[in-house]
Amino acid sequence: MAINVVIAGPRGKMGSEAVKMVENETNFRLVACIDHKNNGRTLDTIFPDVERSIPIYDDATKCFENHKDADVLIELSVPQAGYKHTKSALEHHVRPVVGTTGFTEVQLKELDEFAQRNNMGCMIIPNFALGAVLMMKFAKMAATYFPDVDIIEKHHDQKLDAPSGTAIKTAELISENRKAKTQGHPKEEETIPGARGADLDGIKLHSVRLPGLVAHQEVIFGSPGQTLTIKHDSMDRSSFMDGVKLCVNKVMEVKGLIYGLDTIL
Ligand SMILES: NC(=O)C1=CN([C@@H]2O[C@H](COP(=O)(O)OP(=O)(O)OC[C@H]3O[C@@H](n4cnc5c(N)ncnc54)[C@H](OP(=O)(O)O)[C@@H]3O)[C@@H](O)[C@H]2O)C=CC1
Ligand SMILES: O=C(O)C1=N[C@H](C(=O)O)C[C@H](O)C1
Repeated sequence: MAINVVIAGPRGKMGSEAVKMVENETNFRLVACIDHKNNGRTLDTIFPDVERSIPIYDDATKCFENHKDADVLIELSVPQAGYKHTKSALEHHVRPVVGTTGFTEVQLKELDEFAQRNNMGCMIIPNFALGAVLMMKFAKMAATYFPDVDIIEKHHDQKLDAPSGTAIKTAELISENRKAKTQGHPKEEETIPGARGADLDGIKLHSVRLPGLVAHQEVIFGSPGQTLTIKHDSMDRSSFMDGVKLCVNKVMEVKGLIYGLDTIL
């Protein structure tokens, strides 16, 4: 049986890739989209290659009430709206696969509780690229031996959130294996605030935003006489689509919140 999919943010850089992916997958069926600017239009008026009339809603609740057959929401819009779409999906028994980053800790906790209470699958995936997931796993492994580590993430200059969801998730995974320590000189001072980056559990996160970049991250470990760099680059957003596909299938089977692809790979 086909999995009926709703996409939020279909005109975006990721959303438009997801529309192509879902349309090309024989066991997925795109049933509706959520887009704050195109209520009442159909997707073919935006993407002429889409042959069927797929309705667009500006409101997630309206969308899910009109599409009781929807199984999965692929959420790829912006943090505030994305959170509302995700909550509304869960309220309507639609399983969310969320790529949107920038949710607060409180929002993540609330979605987790909601998904558990309703015994429903919900996947929040900071990075769908399989190479990025491996980078995170390798960084977690290395942290057992190298407690000194900085993370440099580099993205296109249209990105809304900093640090990236990937950098946050990487630091969280590293923290699971890293012996707690304060890095750098105990007396170091920032002469310009922010010079040493953001701090997550004592790990420094540095965010670069430049036109020309897509999505890149380096995790640099240091110890006397050596450094180890684990690096991943997404040169194209097609790199994320295998992960999205995997999650749409997987979210149909799991219960409760899954945060990050590392837990299921
Ligand atoms: N998990 C992963 O692997 C990846 C995650 N991301 C994340 O995915 C999200 C989208 O990224 P990207 O595609 O690059 O961003 P874009 O800005 O290209 O796309 C976002 C889209 O969402 C639309 N949008 C804005 N507000 C709403 C709303 N209220 N309802 C519906 N749609 C809305 C925007 O429309 P308009 O511009 O007209 O306002 C735009 O079309 C980001 O949070 C990003 O961090 C990105 C890449 C990979
Ligand atoms: O906004 C992006 O582009 C990306 N966002 C995600 C993040 O915040 O980690 C994933 C990837 O890095 C691309």
